[in-house]
Amino acid sequence: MKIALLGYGRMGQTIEKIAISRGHDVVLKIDKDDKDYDITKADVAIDFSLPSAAFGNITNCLNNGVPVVSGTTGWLENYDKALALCKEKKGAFIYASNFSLGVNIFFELNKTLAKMMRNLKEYQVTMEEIHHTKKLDAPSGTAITLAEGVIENNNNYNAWELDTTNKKSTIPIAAKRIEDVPGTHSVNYASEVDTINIEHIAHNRQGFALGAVVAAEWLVGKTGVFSMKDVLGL
Ligand SMILES: NC(=O)C1=CN([C@@H]2O[C@H](COP(=O)(O)OP(=O)(O)OC[C@H]3O[C@@H](n4cnc5c(N)ncnc54)[C@H](OP(=O)(O)O)[C@@H]3O)[C@@H](O)[C@H]2O)C=CC1
Ligand SMILES: O=C(O)C1=N[C@H](C(=O)O)C[C@H](O)C1
Repeated sequence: MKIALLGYGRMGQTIEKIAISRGHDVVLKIDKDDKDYDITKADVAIDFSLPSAAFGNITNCLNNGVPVVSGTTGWLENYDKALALCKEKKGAFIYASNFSLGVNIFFELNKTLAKMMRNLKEYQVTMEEIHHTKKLDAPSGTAITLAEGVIENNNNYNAWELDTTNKKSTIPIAAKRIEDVPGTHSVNYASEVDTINIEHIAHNRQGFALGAVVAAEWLVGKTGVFSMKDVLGL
């Protein structure tokens, strides 16, 4: 497969190594200053760029009939527009706040736990995410997906907020920035007597990158908007 990498930073470079090891060719490596490139050289594009750049990159792919996988976080105010364009152009698109197999299992565990806690009003949920100091967005896309998973499955909660909140129905998400941490997420239900805690710790970026390449392999030849749940059959 011929792959375009839209964003050749920490993730783009990790994805390149995994893509090559799986027999693919990386035909484009695009960063901020690369403007006049021909995206149709690629069979599929993988976007891990910046919150400010992702929607433009996705639009360019869909307008040119190139299937696109995006892992960039912090651009979701434009997500519905990307879906509409994908439908209009009969294109193929996958966004995931986290492409790792482990986190996608953790997402399902989080939903199941949220359902189990529905009637236990003595517990209050909080979330924490820890990432490296170069991360631009907070809270992380993964933490937002986790909060949405709780809201959809537990009617004691209807919103999330960064840092703290004084509303019982709002999930507070603490975002910590510590040098070199690839990504740690925890969901905690605390009562007066105990705490239930589930946690996912990424040891490096390999899991995110492998998931993105597997998603790109899966997407080529399909039409529609998909999620990692579709790719992994969870
Ligand atoms: N979904 C998931 O599984 C994961 C998602 N992420 C997300 O992926 C994104 C990238 O993360 P990371 O690789 O660590 O970040 P980096 O900052 O290392 O890389 C981003 C790259 O995008 C480039 N860029 C800037 N403008 C454009 C543009 N218009 N088109 C294409 N590329 C551009 C930057 O180039 P320059 O340096 O020249 O500005 C930089 O090389 C973040 O949003 C992060 O949250 C990260 C890990 C996993
Ligand atoms: O910026 C990162 O590094 C990461 N971003 C994603 C997010 O915002 O959830 C996924 C992962 O945690 C790493």
